[in-house]
Amino acid sequence: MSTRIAFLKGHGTENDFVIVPDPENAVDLPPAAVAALCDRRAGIGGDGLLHVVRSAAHPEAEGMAAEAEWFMDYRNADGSVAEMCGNGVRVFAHYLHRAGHVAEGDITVATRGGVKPVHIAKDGDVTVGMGKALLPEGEVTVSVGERSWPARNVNMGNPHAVAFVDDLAHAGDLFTPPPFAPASAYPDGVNVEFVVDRGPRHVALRVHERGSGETRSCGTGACAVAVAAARRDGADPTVTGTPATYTVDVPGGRLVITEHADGEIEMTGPAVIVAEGEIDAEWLDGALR
Ligand SMILES: N[C@@H](CCC[C@H](N)C(=O)O)C(=O)O
Repeated sequence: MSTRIAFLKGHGTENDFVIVPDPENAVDLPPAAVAALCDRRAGIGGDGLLHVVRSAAHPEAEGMAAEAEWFMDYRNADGSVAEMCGNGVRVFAHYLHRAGHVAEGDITVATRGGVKPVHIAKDGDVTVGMGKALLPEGEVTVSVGERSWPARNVNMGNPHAVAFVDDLAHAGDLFTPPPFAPASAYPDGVNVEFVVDRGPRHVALRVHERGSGETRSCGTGACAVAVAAARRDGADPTVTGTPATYTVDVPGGRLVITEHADGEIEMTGPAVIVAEGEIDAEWLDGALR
């Protein structure tokens, strides 16, 4: 009889994840296994994978164990590792609560981008302290077909290029990563957001994610967009002392982002678990051959 590995499927504003609870870090998840699990036809399907591990049991997180019991070992759909996933943290926290590992209210989650404070509200929404945005200097351009736009370089732990466009349809089918220049701006690749205005402090985006393709939401991307929009609108809470809140519509729902006077960014949105089951380890072994 083959060993079975537990999994759940969840999403945050339709940024969807395969969740693999593995407190003692006993499940081997090389990139090919992650890609097989995230495959939408031959696997379970997801934009990424959330490997749920006790911080003390993971070499990349043991240094954070005193501050956060649980480590979000996040992977993109192609098996690559990313520094941070904003929607992933909300879904991760929701899973921890559903599994009885944490109570409602304030918790912390260890990520490759550091320890994140999280608030699990009674209404099911989850708020994540995303840290501060870095805004590297320098011109960046992104293009799709014949069109190109200047983009704002925003780092939310992971890299983003934010382009304000006239029409989200101008982003095209996003089947391939939008080219950017200069190459030196993003040596490890980039997540690209295309943004239009919807109203005062209200924008909408489409995103092409590094390692996942076009997704229906990106939490770090929504934060990058909120900061880029605020600077474009002449709002810098770290200068004025007045927090700036932006509503960011994504194809899969809505996120609310506040940048505070100290530069700390909070993101609020839903988190949903839709299914749980077992992965056949024999199938997974076969997918690796
Ligand atoms: N969907 C995520 C971002 C996931 C990581 C990204 N694809 C990268 O490679 O940086 C989010 O909600 O932030």
